[in-house]
Amino acid sequence: MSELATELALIAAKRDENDELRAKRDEFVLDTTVYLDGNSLGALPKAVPGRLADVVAREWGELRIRSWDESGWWTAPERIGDRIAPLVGAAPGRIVVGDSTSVNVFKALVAAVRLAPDTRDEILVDATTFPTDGYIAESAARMTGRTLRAVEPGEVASAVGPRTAAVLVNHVDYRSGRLHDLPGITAAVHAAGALAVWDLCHSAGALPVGLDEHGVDFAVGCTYKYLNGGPGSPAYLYVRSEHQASFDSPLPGWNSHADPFGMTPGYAPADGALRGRVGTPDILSMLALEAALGVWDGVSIESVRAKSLALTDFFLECVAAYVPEGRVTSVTPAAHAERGSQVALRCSPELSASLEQGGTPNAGEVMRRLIARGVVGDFRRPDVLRFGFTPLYVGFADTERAARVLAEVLADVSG
Ligand SMILES: Cc1ncc(COP(=O)(O)O)c(C=O)c1O
Ligand SMILES: Nc1c(O)cccc1C(=O)C[C@H](N)C(=O)O
Repeated sequence: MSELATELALIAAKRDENDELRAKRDEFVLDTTVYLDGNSLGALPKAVPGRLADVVAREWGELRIRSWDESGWWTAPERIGDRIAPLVGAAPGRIVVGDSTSVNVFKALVAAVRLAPDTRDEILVDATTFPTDGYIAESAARMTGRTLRAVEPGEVASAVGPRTAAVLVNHVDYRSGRLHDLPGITAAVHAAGALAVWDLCHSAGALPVGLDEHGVDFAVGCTYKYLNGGPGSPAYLYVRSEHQASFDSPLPGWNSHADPFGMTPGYAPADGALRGRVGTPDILSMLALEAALGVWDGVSIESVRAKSLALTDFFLECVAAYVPEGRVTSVTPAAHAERGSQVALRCSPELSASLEQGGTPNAGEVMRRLIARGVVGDFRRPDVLRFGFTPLYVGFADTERAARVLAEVLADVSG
């Protein structure tokens, strides 16, 4: 190791020693890999396999149908919603778990538009959005007879106006890791008389959100990233308390009926956020998520945020120290107020040229080599390397190693 690397490794070791979340890592199944892809699929909490085995063998295998009541299956969507609530600043009764984020974007956006007067004939959508939100917003606009206008999140405050029914924004940009101003944008949307719908996929479990505090109207998010619920774990829907009585879901299934077992032909909605339920919940995934949420016991989201910022700062510092200038450029804002929990590095065009192998995208090749050397991030076309930092199980030594291996890989590929 170079002198510089020895120095940075010592700093990392000291920070790991002083890390109040350090013991949390032992609650996950991990190996020697530096896992920086928890912003796509969180690592497996150790409590999950045993709990799932019990759900399958005893609750399903032995109790069978009785488990809907006796094992609490029927009420799992609301119960697990209440478990997620403190992590996103919501009181109990405001969140229901189920379906995918995509489906919940549809429910939330259509419900928001239905709460707005007919004279408000446009929907604004984040121009940098994760694609599914954009596709669904386009369909929601067609269904509700509104026009859709894409605007940069930073422009929402000036774009929103008397014609706007609802605005759909991502809290953290999936590609750049930019954190958008949820309090400020929500306030601007409200000042214009419109409703704000937020996608929390890349913020929930990584930083404080403050849904109730900031008066967010609807919010959705997935649970397989920083909440570690597992592949395809169910998403959630938040409904502000003031809207619960008038919340008109575009997907009124029997699970959100006031009397589901009445099996009546007419629909009468249940009270509260559980009106966001649709059909039979995905119990195995849902109960895996519930077990996974146990890792949050005794953890404050503020301490997670503090560590997340310290990790991403340290990663940027190590990259600056190890990687010759110009090879990569961070597209993640340096300002803490504008940074989520990931660092996205754009590979230089020169590197692109040197790695152009039969059309293989260069940054993709860099990421393949990183993964082969035990540093797992991901790649987003055309040239972005994404590194997600999950404070519950990523440490400072991992962070230093990731930057060092990145520099080695970049040196190899640049010749
Ligand atoms: C910001 C954002 N919204 C929505 C989604 C899509 O969620 P799902 O595929 O679970 O519907 C993702 C990730 O896949 C995402 O990152
Ligand atoms: N949901 C995913 C999947 O089913 C396969 C691969 C990746 C994902 C993701 O979550 C992608 C992620 N939302 C992103 O920010 O790019």
